[in-house]
Amino acid sequence: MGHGELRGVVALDGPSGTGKSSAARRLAAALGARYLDTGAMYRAIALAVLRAGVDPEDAERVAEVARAAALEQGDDPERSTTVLDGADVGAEIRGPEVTLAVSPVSAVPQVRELLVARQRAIIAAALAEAGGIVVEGRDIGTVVAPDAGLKVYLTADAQARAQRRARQDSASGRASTVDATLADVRRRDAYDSTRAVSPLRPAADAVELDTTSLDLKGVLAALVDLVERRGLRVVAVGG
Ligand SMILES: Nc1ncnc2c1ncn2[C@@H]1O[C@H](COP(=O)(O)OP(=O)(O)O)[C@@H](O)[C@H]1O
Ligand SMILES: Nc1ccn([C@@H]2O[C@H](COP(=O)(O)OP(=O)(O)O)[C@@H](O)[C@H]2O)c(=O)n1
Repeated sequence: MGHGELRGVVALDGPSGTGKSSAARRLAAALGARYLDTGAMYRAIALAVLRAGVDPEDAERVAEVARAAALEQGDDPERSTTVLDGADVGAEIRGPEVTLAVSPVSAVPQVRELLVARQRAIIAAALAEAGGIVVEGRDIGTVVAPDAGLKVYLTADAQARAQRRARQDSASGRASTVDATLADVRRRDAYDSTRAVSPLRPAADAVELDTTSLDLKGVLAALVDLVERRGLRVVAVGG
């Protein structure tokens, strides 16, 4: 057992731009826990599909690419790495081509089966080594970690989410407008919420947190409060 202050799993789900990655990373760092970005794993498989020249809508071939891909997702909140076939793809998986391809790729049942199994293995190892992990995605509370000690479903107005994402894209040197980003956010919301397997939806026992008018500090404070009220925060005694 490690010395982190978080005990167990915190599941953060919700649509794009609600602040899952930022909040999950900060929460994990604050509590000495591990951090798992499951969206990065789906994005890496989508990148592998594009590199193979496979149509993201061709479920059978997408499943083959997923099985053949060598994917390593790190769980350090200070440095979350995604390595595909030996090379770091952290920047490339945020590009517009991958963003366009990721929803159909992640709707393929065999892709989900494969990645959910990997995610559960990463979570088990993190619990054994560090005691706690914050996991973010679309189906963490419903499918990946249904026994999580705390499940939070983040929401925010689509307009606010598009503004955040567009600002983030231009800060990373990617051209984007709020209108185009809003269209993308709406398209992915619709695709992710209506797919047959593990659609995006809050778990029955999730706490909903609307981040529209909160800054990142406010979101972190709300999450730390929820963790404490669940009794999931322990203050390490001695070594
Ligand atoms: N509450 C917030 N207020 C202002 N900006 C935010 C907030 N939450 C996230 N952001 C910014 O919005 C962008 C998208 O956030 P991110 O955490 O990647 O969202 P998600 O993982 O849900 O898609 C980032 O640039 C982040 O800094
Ligand atoms: N647990 C997850 C995480 C992501 N995904 C898919 O992966 C895509 C990218 O996830 P992400 O979290 O990186 O996306 P953003 O919210 O950061 O834009 C989502 O639009 C979903 O299609 C999923 O199906 N299940």
